[in-house]
Amino acid sequence: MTFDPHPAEVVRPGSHPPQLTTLTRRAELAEELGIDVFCVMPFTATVMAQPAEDFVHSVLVERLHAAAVVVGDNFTFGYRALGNVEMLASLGHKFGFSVDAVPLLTEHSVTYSSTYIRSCVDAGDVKAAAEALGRPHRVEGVVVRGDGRGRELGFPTANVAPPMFAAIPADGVYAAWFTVLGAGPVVGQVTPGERYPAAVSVGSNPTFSGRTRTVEAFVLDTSADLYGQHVAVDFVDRVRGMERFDSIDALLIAMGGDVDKTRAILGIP
Ligand SMILES: Cc1cc2nc3c(=O)[nH]c(=O)nc-3n(C[C@H](O)[C@H](O)[C@H](O)COP(=O)(O)O)c2cc1C
Ligand SMILES: Nc1ncnc2c1ncn2[C@@H]1O[C@H](COP(=O)(O)OP(=O)(O)O)[C@@H](O)[C@H]1O
Repeated sequence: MTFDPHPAEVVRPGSHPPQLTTLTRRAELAEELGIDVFCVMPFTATVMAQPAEDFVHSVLVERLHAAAVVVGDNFTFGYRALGNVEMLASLGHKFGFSVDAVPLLTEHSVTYSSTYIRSCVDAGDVKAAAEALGRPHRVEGVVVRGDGRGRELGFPTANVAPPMFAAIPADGVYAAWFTVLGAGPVVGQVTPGERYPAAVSVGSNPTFSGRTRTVEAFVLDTSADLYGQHVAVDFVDRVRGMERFDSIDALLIAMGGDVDKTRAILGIP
């Protein structure tokens, strides 16, 4: 079961916690784990004001007839987040469901949590984010038109427009996997569902005094019309920071180096 929108969005309106996964992606990941039913609980002002005991009774007992409830051991819920694992366990005793509190994973003395992963993504440390997630951090979106400059430079880049409040890595250049989601069709050498290596730029193209921040993927060794496609960028590692170059030649040399480093990181010839 998951909440939508993010409870923080309702508890502190305007706080916009960067979103690590879209709802659809969360459902896909649950399916990959072998979960048959994925419940989305709308998180409203009414739910926010509901005391923890009422939530357990109305949602877990009356609606879901829960037999076993599994949560992270730092789980809190209900009005003012006063409900915790202890309370859940005692209510479970009363209503007849078991409670399994799973300890959070700790590696290299860091406890993995969505707050920690958001801070990694925000700092551009997508490698640490991937380690904590157990998969690369994904940014999804539709490919939109940019300034039409990439092709002239010899590096066409698919400009990905992510959903509002998506967690975007810090400005910089990254090695990533690029996938066209959905069935396509795609005109060109890209097959939907297959992943392709990509050198990805996040930033406002300071060399060209750009204003808007974009996520742009140069997909290696291929050519396709990607406009309008719904795509995913899986961030594997950071290559370098975003730079303002004095000449286009200097930018092109740097991009060539980025492509070489991307190949090395992704382990492709
Ligand atoms: C691997 C890679 C590295 C890039 N590095 C920089 C950079 O350091 N500075 C910069 O101003 N733009 C950088 N860019 C962005 C290019 O300026 C941008 O792709 C180009 O202006 C094309 O923009 P368009 O897609 O809007 O036509 C990079 C792009 C790629 C693909
Ligand atoms: N290898 C490739 N990687 C990324 N985009 C490509 C590639 N080959 C062709 N394209 C197409 O070129 C477009 C990007 O070209 P570009 O000149 O940068 O235009 P724009 O500024 O509109 O993004 C992409 O949206 C895609 O349709």
